[in-house]
Parts: sequence; structure tokens; C-alpha cells
Amino acid sequence: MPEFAPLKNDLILRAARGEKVERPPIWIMRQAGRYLPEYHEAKGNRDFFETCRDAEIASEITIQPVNHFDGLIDAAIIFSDILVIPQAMGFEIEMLEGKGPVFVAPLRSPDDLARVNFQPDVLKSLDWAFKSITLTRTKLNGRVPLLGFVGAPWTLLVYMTEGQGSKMFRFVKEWIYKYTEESHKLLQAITDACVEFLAQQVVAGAQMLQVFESWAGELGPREFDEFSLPYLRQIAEKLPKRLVELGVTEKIPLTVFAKGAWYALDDLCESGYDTVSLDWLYKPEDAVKVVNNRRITLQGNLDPGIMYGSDEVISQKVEEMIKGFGGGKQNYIINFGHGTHPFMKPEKIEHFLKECHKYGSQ
Ligand SMILES: Cc1c2[nH]c(c1CCC(=O)O)Cc1[nH]c(c(CCC(=O)O)c1C)Cc1[nH]c(c(CCC(=O)O)c1C)Cc1[nH]c(c(CCC(=O)O)c1C)C2
Repeated sequence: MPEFAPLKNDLILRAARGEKVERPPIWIMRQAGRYLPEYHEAKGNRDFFETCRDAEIASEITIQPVNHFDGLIDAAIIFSDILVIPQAMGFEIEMLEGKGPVFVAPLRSPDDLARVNFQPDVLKSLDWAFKSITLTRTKLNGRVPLLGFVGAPWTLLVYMTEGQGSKMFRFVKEWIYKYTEESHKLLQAITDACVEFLAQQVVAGAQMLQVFESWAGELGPREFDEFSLPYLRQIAEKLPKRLVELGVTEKIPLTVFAKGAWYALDDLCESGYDTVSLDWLYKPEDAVKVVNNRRITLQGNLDPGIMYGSDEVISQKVEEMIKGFGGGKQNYIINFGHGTHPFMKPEKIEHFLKECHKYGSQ
């Protein structure tokens, strides 16, 4: 494993482990990207996935928010995408300007499974991701920890079958309700690839990991129990074992973000994750009650749309949130309830971050 500089700021790792901290750590989902002018400059006319695969540019983009909001952000998240696992499994994806990712040939019937690589060689096919993580961690030089991530199996099944973001989820629902057995076969293969990808990200230099189940809210509670939760649990259970096999001795904090699955918080607290990331459909006080003294750190959960509000409203919402999560000195990481939008103003985000920093050491 490569050698890296010691961490100067390990606040987020301590918070994820449940230690008392001087102030609540902060990072923001999609903190790198289109709302930052320097992102557009670095990316130029390059294709999105080409940008991810270029370690030099991806590392620069990853560090941009850490530089832009100097001293205000406590983690960097590697610039990549959840759709790189489908790519490793044989799917071709185009990133259309203003539209997002589109699969060239999504899965429409079990006949299509013949084109899926059920056992991808993750280390080989995503070697660029590991190079990018190692270079970024080196360049960060210990300023803040580097987070790695994957898309969760159900969310990746959505993209593999729908081919893009969806409103009705017609195709993925056809898969799970008509081709149930085949869906589970796919979910299992995705899970195995996710475990390997997460483990190898740690070997390459990632210091904390997040699993994005962004489409959890499209499943009802029973269906979540069948098509999402078992695979999320498997990831949390298998990852530490794989890390031991790979010679990683330290405990790597693991976060799950199941957007929209408010009914599942109790189960998620029992699923082997250190941190549970919440969207803004939860009242913080209620979430804390559900956790009920279990060893879980909560992350979240400001409505990103609040960045369109006045500075006064942002300050007030930050106060409500941090107080709601118990003041932020233990078991809490500040984040949005979902990612930034391209239209957001960096000044508003800076105001938000500065407000959060007020909740330290008094
Ligand atoms: C963690 C992450 C993601 N994407 C990107 C990052 C790294 C950047 C960071 O967080 O700072 C860059 C990342 N990924 C993408 C962009 C925009 C590309 C561009 O035009 O420059 C960026 C900066 C492209 C992308 N990739 C995806 C979409 C949504 C498509 C849809 O369903 O309509 C889009 C638009 C899929 C995707 N990608 C991701 C998720 C999970 C988080 C979430 O729910 O938002 C999802 C669902 C995760």
C-alpha cells in the first residue's frame, strides 16, 4: 500500500467512530462539480467519464471545493460516478450535456443478460479509479480525509434497466415484479462488484466510504426489505473481511445513504454501517430518537434547496438542524440531504459552511 502524509484534520473519522469532537465535521454531497466555475475550467470540453478517468484532472476537481472553501470543509470525495460499476459490467454509457447519463443499451428482458459481465475484474477495469484515488490522497497531503464511494445495488439496477434517471420506473419495476429471480441474480453480482470496488478504493488510499442508495424511495418498505436492504447488509458484512484479506488493519468508517427510505432508519441502524446519511424528510430530533443510543453517527440533512434562500434563512435552518441533531459534538456529521445543484451560488454555500463552523468549542 502507498505511504501518505499524516492527517492534519481527522474530525470526520473521529465523528464516524462516535468519539466526542470539538465541532461537527462538514462535507457536502456533490461538493465538486457544476456549481463551481473552476470545475468548468478544469473540465473544458472533455467528456464527463474521460474527466473521471484522467487522474490529474479528477484529483484537481476533487480538491477544488477544499481549496475554494479553504478550512471550511472536512473531507474530499473522489471525483467519479456511481455508474462506473455498470461500465465495468459491460454497459456503455454516454453523458449527454444537460441531460445526464444515458445507457446505450439498457436491460429490457432476461435475454439481455447474455451481454452482462457478472464477474467483472474490478481491479483491472477500474484501474484508473484507483490511480486517481492514490494521486488525490497524495496531493491532499493530509489536509482532509479522502472519501471513496459506490452506488448501491438497487440504485444501479435502476440505471441498468431504465437506462437513465426516471419518473415512472416502469422498466425496473417490470424486472423486480416479473423477472424477480433474474433481478436478484443481477443484484448479487452488483453487490459482489461493489464490495471489491470499495475494498480496492481503500487499498488505493480512500479513508472513509459511502454507499449511495439514491433511488431507495422508489421502493415500499416490504420491497426495500427484499431488493435493497439485504444487499446493503451484505456490503457492510463482506467489506471488512475483504479488507482483512487485502492487509488493511485499520477500521474504515462506512456510510449508507438510502434516499427516501425514512421507514428503514431503524433497520439501517442494525445493518453494519457506522454512519447513516439522511435526506431532509426526517426531523433530526425524530431520527435521533430512532437511533436511541445505538452506536451510529447520523449525517445530513439540510434541504439543498435552502441554498436558494436568504443568508438569514440559511443561518436559521443550520441552527435548527444542528440543535436537532443534539448540538453536533458527538455522533453527527453535517451534510445536505442530497447533492448540490448546478445553479447554486458558491457564496451561499460559503455562508452555510461558516454558519456551521459557529457550532464549535463553546
Ligand atoms: C459522489 C458523486 C456522484 N456523482 C459525482 C460524484 C462526485 C462529486 C462530488 O460528490 O463532489 C459526479 C458527477 N456525476 C455527474 C455529474 C455532472 C456531470 C457534468 O455534466 O459535468 C457530476 C459532477 C453526472 C451524473 N451522474 C448521475 C446523475 C443523475 C442522473 C439522473 O438520475 O438523472 C448525473 C447527472 C448518477 C449519480 N452519480 C452519483 C449519484 C449518487 C448521488 C446522488 O444521488 O446524487 C447518482 C444518482 C454520485
